Amino acid sequence: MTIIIEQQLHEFGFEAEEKKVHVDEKELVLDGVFVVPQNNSFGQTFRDYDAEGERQPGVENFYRINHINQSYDFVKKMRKEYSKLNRVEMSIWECCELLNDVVDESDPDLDEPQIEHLLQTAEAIRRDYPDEDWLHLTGLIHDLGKVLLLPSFGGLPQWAVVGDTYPVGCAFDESIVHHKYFKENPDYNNPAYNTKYGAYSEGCGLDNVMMSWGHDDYMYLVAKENKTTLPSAALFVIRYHSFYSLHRSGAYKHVMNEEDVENLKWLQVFNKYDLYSKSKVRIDVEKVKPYYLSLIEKYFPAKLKW
Ligand SMILES: O[C@H]1[C@H](O)[C@@H](O)[C@H](O)[C@@H](O)[C@H]1O
Ligand SMILES: [Fe+2]
Ligand SMILES: [Fe+2]
Repeated sequence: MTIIIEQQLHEFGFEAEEKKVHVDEKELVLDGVFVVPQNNSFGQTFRDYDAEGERQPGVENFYRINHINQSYDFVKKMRKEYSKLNRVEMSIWECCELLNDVVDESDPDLDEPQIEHLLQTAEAIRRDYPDEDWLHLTGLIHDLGKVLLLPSFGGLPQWAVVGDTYPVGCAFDESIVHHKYFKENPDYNNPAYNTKYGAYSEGCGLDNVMMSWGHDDYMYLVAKENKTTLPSAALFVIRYHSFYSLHRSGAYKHVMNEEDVENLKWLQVFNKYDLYSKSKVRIDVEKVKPYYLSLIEKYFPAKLKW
């Protein structure tokens, strides 16, 4: 069993580092070609926000500060500011390289530099969906918005960049990670924003709903404003990939429209790779780089405004 997995990983550019990809058959759920592991690299189940371990206190503290500060007014201000795209000019690949210096404090499953995660996601999708090149590129770029943490992009704090996202302007759903900390959010007691619909209406479409500010909405803005030719499903995946209360728990369906329902199917496919490809297995960057450069050229201008 282990041998087959190592061969597959190798064929697709994964460098099977010593015994790090050595997985016990009993720990595996086989799902299509992609092997969905049951445990993260810390030996815990994925997205277990209460499991005791070295990352738990930091992650919980991250969500406390995030939930207190992500208010309707804050998000409005950030969207306006970052829609200007007046900070940096660079290519998609240059941006990928910047993620070498970024570690995500909200993530209980990963403490590697983010570039590893981008390539692991993209390559895992490529193996199972060889013909959907747009989805490979979506995997590569979905977390690029994390550059907001870097000084030239405003050096935002972690709580304004990473972590799960959720709508602001209506009641915070109970399925959101560490929901209890919303009690200190200024919108929590505001009757304009604390009901089921709040500022929105039934079936108004997610495009009309403001999401907590972070790397997802920022990268969506960057891709759209720089006139990517990626399909609308790709933009949807980028924009809502951290919206776990929707794509995992099924909350907020009442504000979705028909197009959202269609696009959600691709987001659910994508999420499997985004979440479960997180591991200590390294990708050989130089080996896969020409392929991704060709996709970038197909779907993006050479330089983008950020
Ligand atoms: O990239 C982020 C990050 O890894 C977070 O920990 C997770 O909560 C988000 O949903 C995800 O998009
Ligand atoms: Fe993300
Ligand atoms: Fe990701």
